[in-house]
Amino acid sequence: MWPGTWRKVLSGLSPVSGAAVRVVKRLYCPAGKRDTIFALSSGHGRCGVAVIRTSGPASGAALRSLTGQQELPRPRAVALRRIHDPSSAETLDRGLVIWFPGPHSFTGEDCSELHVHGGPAVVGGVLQALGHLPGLRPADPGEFTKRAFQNGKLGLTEVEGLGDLIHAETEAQRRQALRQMEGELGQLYQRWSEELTKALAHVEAFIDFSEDDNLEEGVLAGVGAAVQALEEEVRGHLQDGRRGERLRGGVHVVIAGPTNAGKSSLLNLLCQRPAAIVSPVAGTTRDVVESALNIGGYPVVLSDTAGLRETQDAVEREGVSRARERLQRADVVLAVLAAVDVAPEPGCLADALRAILPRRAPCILVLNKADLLEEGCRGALLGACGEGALPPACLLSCKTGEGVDSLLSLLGAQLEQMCGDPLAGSPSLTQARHRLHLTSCLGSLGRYHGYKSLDLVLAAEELRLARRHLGKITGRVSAEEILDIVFRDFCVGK
Ligand SMILES: Nc1nc2c(ncn2[C@@H]2O[C@H](COP(=O)(O)OP(=O)(O)OP(=O)(O)O)[C@@H](O)[C@H]2O)c(=O)[nH]1
Ligand SMILES: [K+]
Ligand SMILES: [Mg+2]
Repeated sequence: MWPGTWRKVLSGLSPVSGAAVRVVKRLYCPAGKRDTIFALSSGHGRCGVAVIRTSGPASGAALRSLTGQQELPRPRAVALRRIHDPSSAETLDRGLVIWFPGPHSFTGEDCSELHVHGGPAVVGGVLQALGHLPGLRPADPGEFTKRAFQNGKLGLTEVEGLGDLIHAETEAQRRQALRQMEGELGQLYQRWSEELTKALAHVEAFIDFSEDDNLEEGVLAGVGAAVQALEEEVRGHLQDGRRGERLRGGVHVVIAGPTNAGKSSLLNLLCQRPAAIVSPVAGTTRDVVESALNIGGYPVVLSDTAGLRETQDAVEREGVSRARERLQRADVVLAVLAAVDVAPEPGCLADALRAILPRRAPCILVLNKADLLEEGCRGALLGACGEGALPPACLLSCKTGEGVDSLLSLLGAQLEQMCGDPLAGSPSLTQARHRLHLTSCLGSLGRYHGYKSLDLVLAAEELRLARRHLGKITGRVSAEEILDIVFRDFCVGK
């Protein structure tokens, strides 16, 4: 229990910062006994209803104090209550309260929820009242989820899925995040981990008992085959064109081409606002101008870049070098040419394209300013685009809007191919962190084969290491630094 003394001591040291109070409360908290945390879990700012949550052993007492009723509501049922500030007995609001006794709660601890009116004064009053109760302190970012993880309610990949779900901005991102939160990715890694455990058990049995005759023939051959199958599965999972990571972080689409082709006009057309300066002066754009878009449910980070040309102007040269650097990292390039400037010959188009593309990046050829083309040229130009090994192309006019639909459908098809359907097939890995540990896991599996005929003990150790790398993804291997990386991105109240 909290003696009232620490508060008395602190109240003599005015003004007391929230951080100081928190530090003292932490220091005072006896080892193994958890404080109860609280936070506004709905968004900040004026809203219809705000949800305030608590989690920890003092949740029930806090609910009793704030509602002024000894009896707690029925578990997990909504009850209408007056909510008071226990220190002044003033009514703060009338709202809905829910009591979630542990372990059947989000965090696994005793939890409560207060659904109050979303005005800043009401929310501020309730938070202040909670802060005055013994044993309660404001939650750190991600702390509710961290407790859920620590109490075995969620695996680490589920936690990451939950974080992604909160940040999801497009449908495809939401589908992928929900799938991960519901545990499919974690289950896949868990299955691999169990296969490794089995293989390891067999190798250890062989080490210990191979002298005895009662060990089955071919134990090691079986392990070798199992390890090889697992290697293939992990390798296939890694060779997914980074689809899950792309979908999570957004596909980088870069608009590039010679000066005055209409690149900035295209950016503005696609993001439907004047994000970049458009002018008839060649060399207008220098900095990379970015805009986030949702195209057909897929998240896109669209960048406009400086027109590619030789120049004496030092500032423009820097712009061109930034454009080239951005092109190197592009997932998809929209190569923009002014249709009137390119002759309808595949050779000419291919040369113009080579001047833009640094490598064989996925590309869509955009022939802009179609409104300036004479009727007769269109067919010839499009015909030329269909020949040779040119990327898919479309005619466009940023001025009239002609051709936007066909550009969007070409781009949509490209995005779908890159990100895939997040609900189809086996779940994708979504984070660089997963890739890192899976690559290390694969390295250990490879070394197992190397060691198995030389030193079985070392070979077994590699299997143990491989399993450990998988454990780092699912959180079965607990290491504070992994937790910190995962929970860092969470908001307060989650
Ligand atoms: N007729 C016509 N003019 C266009 C079209 N698209 C762009 N323009 C004009 O072409 C000029 C250059 O457009 P920008 O969008 O600034 O071209 P840019 O490729 O970004 O140019 P830099 O940034 O200088 O490399 C402007 O005067 C635009 O109004 C189009 O489809 N038709
Ligand atoms: K321009
Ligand atoms: Mg521009």
